[in-house]
Amino acid sequence: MHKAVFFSGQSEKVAEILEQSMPEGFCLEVCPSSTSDDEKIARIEEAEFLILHPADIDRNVLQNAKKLRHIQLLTAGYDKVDLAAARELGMTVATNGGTNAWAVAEQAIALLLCLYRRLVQCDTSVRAGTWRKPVSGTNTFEVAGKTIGLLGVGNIGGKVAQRLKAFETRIIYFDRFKNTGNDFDGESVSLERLLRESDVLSIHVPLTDETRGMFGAEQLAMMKPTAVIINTSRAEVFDEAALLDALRSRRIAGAGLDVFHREPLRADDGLLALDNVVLTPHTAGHSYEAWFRRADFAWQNIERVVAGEAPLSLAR
Ligand SMILES: O=CC(=O)O
Repeated sequence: MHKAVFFSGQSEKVAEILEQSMPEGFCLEVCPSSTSDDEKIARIEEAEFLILHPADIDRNVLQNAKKLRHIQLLTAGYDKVDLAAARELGMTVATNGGTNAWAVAEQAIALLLCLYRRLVQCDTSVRAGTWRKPVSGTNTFEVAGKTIGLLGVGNIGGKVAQRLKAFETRIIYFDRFKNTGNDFDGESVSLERLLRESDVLSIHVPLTDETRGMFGAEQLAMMKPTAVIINTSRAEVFDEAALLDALRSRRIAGAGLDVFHREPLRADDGLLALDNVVLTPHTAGHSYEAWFRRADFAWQNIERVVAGEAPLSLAR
């Protein structure tokens, strides 16, 4: 029997889905991710496989996991996993293989539509009995005809491109890895052109040493004043103060954000005072359907390791 442990910050339903799709020959222990390091160490002492959501684990825990062979993330991001420690200890680490890409792509587009159509203000005005105020009809916009700039066109960015094409848009993208697994109609451009030409800049890169702080005041200054930013990736791709300043001063028109430098967002965060942002609580990757895909992918990858094959979608 191969033992797997799931450190879960999710609902019991997620653990149930993982248990239901578990192949024969495995046993699964579920443990809250909020538990202490000592408790985590005790739980993974005998485990060969570790499944994580959220993807957050450090050296102190890993170095005590003597039998651990593979860490399977249910997330796309891997920025809070100590990859160097895992590598040194001979453990592989794999992401969710794009299994939540449908959910994230849909939420990126939902955030954009919400901003352009001012849906939050519309809902508030109906409930408050002010009818259309402050939505005037000249401060709502169409996606049609706009240039969509994608930073990253992997599993998620590619799906955003495919879907937004149907909105009669022009797609441009910048991707260092030219990882165009999804077939879509778009033009590869330099980072500078991406910033200068995009009406909508949507971020779909993992947080790595290369992408951290990629956009500061200098980059934001290159953008059109009518441009909006959609971020369902990681907040740290932006310099926090520079983004807040660009939004506050209307240097750019708005942002739809699912990710923040501090989560949960603090009650005094400057973003909360702005009316040109739509904010969601890091839920873009979540959907009922995606949990089943993630669970199936996780077990298939774990079975590959048992069979002596390399796992797919390694974090790099
Ligand atoms: O943030 C969510 C993920 O990385 O999947």
